[in-house]
Amino acid sequence: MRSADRTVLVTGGAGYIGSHACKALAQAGYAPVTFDNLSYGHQWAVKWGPLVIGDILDRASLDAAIDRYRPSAVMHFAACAYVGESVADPGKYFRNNVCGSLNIIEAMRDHGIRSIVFSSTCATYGIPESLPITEETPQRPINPYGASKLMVERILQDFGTAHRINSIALRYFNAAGADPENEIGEDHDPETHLIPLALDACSGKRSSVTLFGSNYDTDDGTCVRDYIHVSDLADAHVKALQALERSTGSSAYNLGNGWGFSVRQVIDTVESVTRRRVPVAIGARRAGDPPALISDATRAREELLWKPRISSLSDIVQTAWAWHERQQLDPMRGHFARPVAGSWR
Ligand SMILES: NC(=O)c1ccc[n+]([C@@H]2O[C@H](COP(=O)([O-])OP(=O)(O)OC[C@H]3O[C@@H](n4cnc5c(N)ncnc54)[C@H](O)[C@@H]3O)[C@@H](O)[C@H]2O)c1
Ligand SMILES: O=c1ccn([C@@H]2O[C@H](COP(=O)(O)OP(=O)(O)O[C@H]3O[C@H](CO)[C@H](O)[C@H](O)[C@H]3O)[C@@H](O)[C@H]2O)c(=O)[nH]1
Repeated sequence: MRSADRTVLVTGGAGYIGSHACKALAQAGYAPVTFDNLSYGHQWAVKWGPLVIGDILDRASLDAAIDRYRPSAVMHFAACAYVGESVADPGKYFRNNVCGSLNIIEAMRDHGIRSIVFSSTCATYGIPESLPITEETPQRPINPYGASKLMVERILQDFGTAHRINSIALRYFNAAGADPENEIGEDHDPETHLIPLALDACSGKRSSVTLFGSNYDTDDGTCVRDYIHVSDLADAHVKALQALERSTGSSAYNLGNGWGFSVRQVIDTVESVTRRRVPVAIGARRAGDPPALISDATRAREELLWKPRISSLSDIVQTAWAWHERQQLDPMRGHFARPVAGSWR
């Protein structure tokens, strides 16, 4: 493959999962080009290729980036991704996640780009009738965030039929942890995810973490989720891209470890990894939260030959803790040291 064919446009590459994917792409010999409006992402997280500051809602800036870098494939992470916020402000989610994705997919059609790996989510399944969740589990989202992602999956299928755009939708369960080499990690503002909030609480950065509901129909009454390491997600993206180089069509894969942990179990794990107490407050349920989501990722293991490497929750939390500690010592992450050349913007 010529090097020009290895250029990948990574929307949302300045964000949490997208930046880890850029690292994995670079390590696999691809050339990631990040396209991000920095609404949630960070310039310091773009370390493995150029950053184009642009908005997926702005078709002209997408066209300009594609004309300039001529990517042969797209990895599409850019989205709003807060379940609770999507219930309160659905318009924001449908506009950014659906209209933004449609812009990208139409730009691909118009520029002759045939391959896309799309960030979907287990939130498309809603409240499943049985666990674990396979790709055949009916998709009935219970919040606008999950609904917006399901709509994009449908758009991808229809563009596959009409315009021969080949796609893989990766339905992640709960992304967690940080780059094991501690170069990048999770840094959301506001932070809403359980593990970084618990780490903030045990280190005194926050007074406590609120447990959203203690009366669910689960073993200890708190919500159960399947936590998957962010670098394992990144690796799955590279494998999905490679699969698109050999095959056509639209497909979808679950990405999770296949084990469920309750909110209380996550907090216990944070306490044992950090050897510090996590102050906990009991709060009301958060709108849009299903009680339990656990993956069956057999299809990704068999067809993409994907195998998670950091699969124990303690190890996942350990990498998040190392990143948390680094952030305390080095709040600017020192990564501005690498110049972003004018020609990269
Ligand atoms: N974090 C999880 O547990 C999880 C689980 C399942 C799916 N996902 C999906 O994975 C993707 C990445 O999630 P994340 O946790 O890294 O989120 P993130 O907020 O860290 O990253 C998203 C990135 O997209 C950018 N972005 C948002 N809207 C944009 C726009 N209009 N134009 C250009 N850039 C824009 C943001 O600036 C940010 O850098 C999202 O699509 C999310 O829905 C995340
Ligand atoms: O302060 C908090 C934060 C979270 N939780 C609970 O912890 C669990 C995990 O919550 P996160 O906010 O960390 O993650 P979500 O499950 O809400 O969402 C993540 O996974 C989803 C799929 O399940 C989506 O894809 C979404 O993008 C991604 O952020 C949930 O049961 C939530 O109710 C709390 O109890 N207290």
